[in-house]
Order: sequence, then structure tokens, then C-alpha cells
Amino acid sequence: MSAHQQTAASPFIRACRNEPVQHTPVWFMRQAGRSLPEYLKLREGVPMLESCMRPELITEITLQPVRRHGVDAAVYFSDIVVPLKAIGLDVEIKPGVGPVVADPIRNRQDLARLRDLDPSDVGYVTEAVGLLTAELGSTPLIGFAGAPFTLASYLVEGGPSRNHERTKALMYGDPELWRDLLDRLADITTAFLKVQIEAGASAVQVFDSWVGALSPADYRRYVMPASAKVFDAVAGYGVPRIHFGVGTGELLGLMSEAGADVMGVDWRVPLDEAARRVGPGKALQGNLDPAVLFAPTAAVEAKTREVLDAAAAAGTGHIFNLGHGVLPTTDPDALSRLVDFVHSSTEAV
Ligand SMILES: Cc1c2[nH]c(c1CCC(=O)O)Cc1[nH]c(c(CCC(=O)O)c1C)Cc1[nH]c(c(CCC(=O)O)c1C)Cc1[nH]c(c(C)c1CCC(=O)O)C2
Repeated sequence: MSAHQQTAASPFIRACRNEPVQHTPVWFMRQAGRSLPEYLKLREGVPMLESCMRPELITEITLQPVRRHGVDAAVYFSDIVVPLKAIGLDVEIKPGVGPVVADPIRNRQDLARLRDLDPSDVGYVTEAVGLLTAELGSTPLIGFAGAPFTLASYLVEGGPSRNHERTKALMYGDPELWRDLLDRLADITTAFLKVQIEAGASAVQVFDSWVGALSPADYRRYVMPASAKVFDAVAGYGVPRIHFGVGTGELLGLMSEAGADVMGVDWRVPLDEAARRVGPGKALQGNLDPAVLFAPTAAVEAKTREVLDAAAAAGTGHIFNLGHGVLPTTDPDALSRLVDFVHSSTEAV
């Protein structure tokens, strides 16, 4: 049986397809490699991007939160900049900072450095996904990649940015170069997703984490064609495609239109309202504020109940998640309790 067939009846895949489930499935963005002491121990002395190239390490880190919290899906341990590193760009992840690009992409000549990603550039991904799906059995593995806009922001800025000023300067100042840059990135992202799906990932998530910096009109004009290209290119596999960004309440309809099967929602928009913006037929993922996990258990449960009630009112398939990634200092036990609470609160009778 293929990995895709093995996971087809899981609550996560069923919820992605708007099918009835025995309990609401749960996973957490950034569940792999964050607060877990067993993760920090494994990573000692290994730079982040190097750890993303070692299949045994990837496998172990990906499995840790599944074992500890009993989440309904694993998320492949990697980073959105791994494919950029794999095509030869000088990028590293600085602890506590994020991705840093030594030589930013700012003109037409720079674009030539963005060559296509060949599956052989990331043989370690194929190997790790194979090891993982063998271990995971009926638990789905989620593959992921960065969306063209979010990758472009790191490449143009040279690192993390609050206002994305250089990115926007390029986008508005040289729309043709911008379009070509996003188109190149769409192909790289597509190739990276295909490697994961072909090796056995049961679903994929495309992170456009920072696209909430744009207005709907600019999103439609400058970003949507490249994101749609990615979603179209992997549609034929039939695996659920999840799309997520932070602060994207005003963009939910357009991001959904770009081609997702499941829309990820941050904590600023209740899920029943999100369902209205996203339109019919799509499942929703989210959306407990990750900072809520620092409150006492009773408060976490009350806020979680609000999310579950809004999801029920939305009437769509629902994958419970946080509204953004697990914060680094989150108590792992609070995450385990949350998984149990969502499962017991939603068990079908
Ligand atoms: C924007 C973005 C990045 N990376 C990612 C995104 C999109 C998700 C989001 O919006 O949070 C995605 C990502 N990065 C990582 C994963 C692994 C799987 C998971 O647990 O979700 C995933 C899905 C590992 C990581 N990626 C990173 C770490 C920490 C690196 C370390 O331990 O030194 C891990 C485990 C580093 C990273 N990588 C990135 C940042 C901003 C940072 C630094 C700040 C931070 O820690 O959040 C870029």
C-alpha cells in the first residue's frame, strides 16, 4: 500500500476533504524543533540547515512531537530556505534571527543565480520522507514549502524584515523583474513540493507567512499568479494543499482562490467568519493564538472551546492548529494537554 493510501482514512486527511471524522485532528505549525528538550539535545552543535540535510536526524526530530503529544499529523522537519540553499545560494539560519542571505537578489543579473531545483539536489529529502512514512504508518506526513512572496522577501531583503521595504521597492519599481523573480521561485517551490509528495508526503502546506503585508489589490496583481502556479502544478497528485499566512484576514478569499483545498487562518479572524471569506467547499485550519498557551489551563480550554465552536458554526472540515507557529518558550506539556482536550471535546458519539 502506498503512503497516500495508508493515511487516507486518518482524521487529518478526512477533515482536509470535508469528510466526517471521529475527532477533530490536531497538529501544530512549528511542532518539530521548538521547545522540546529532546530536540534541543539532538541539535547540539549541528547548525540548523545542516540538520535539514541528515535523513536520520530529520526523521527523529519529525517524530518527536508525534510521540510526545499524540498529534494527528507529522510535519516534515526542514525550513522554507532549504531549497534555496540546495540550488547553491549562500543562505544560513542564524539562531534567534532567522534566514540570512549573504548576497541578496536585487537586479536582473542576480536572478540568474536562481536555477531550477533538481530532485537530485535534495536526495536527503527523498530519503528522509521514505524513512518517515515507513515509521508513521497511518499517521500522515505534511510536506511544506515557502510561497514565492515570502521567499522573495528573504532573498531581496537579505534577512528577516518588519516592513519589507526593499521587497516592495522592487515590486512597485520593476514589476517585470518582480514577476520573473516570483515565477522562478514558483518553479523552485513546486519542485520541492513534488519531491516530498512523490516520496510519500500525504499533504502539503505552502507558507506565505509574510504576505499579510500586502493589500488585496497588490496581492492579486503581484503575488497571486505565482502562488496559483504552484498550486496548479501539484493539483494532479490529489493530496490536500494547505495555504497559510499571518495577518491575512483581508486576503483569505484571494489566497483560497489561488488554489488551496484547506485555508490556514491566524487567530485574528474567527473560523466562521473565515469560512464566509474563503467560500464553499474548502476546509479550515487553525486558529488558537499561540500566546494563549502561556495562560492557565482553564483559560486555554475556554479559548480552545471558542475555536471549536466557531469551527462548528463554519460547518467545514476543521483541522485544529495554532494561528501561527508554536512560540519557542511554550511549555511542551501545555501542548500535550491541548491535543487531549481537542480530541476529548470533539469525539464523535
Ligand atoms: C517564515 C518561515 C521560516 N521557516 C518556516 C517559515 C514559515 C512558518 C512560519 O511562518 O513560522 C517554516 C518552518 N521552519 C521549520 C519548520 C519545521 C517544521 C515545523 O515544526 O513546523 C517549518 C515548517 C524549522 C525551523 N526553522 C528555524 C528553526 C530554529 C532554528 C534553530 O534552532 O536555530 C526551526 C526549528 C529558523 C527559522 N526559519 C525561519 C525563521 C523566521 C526562523 C527563525 C526564527 C524562529 O525560530 O522561528 C523562516
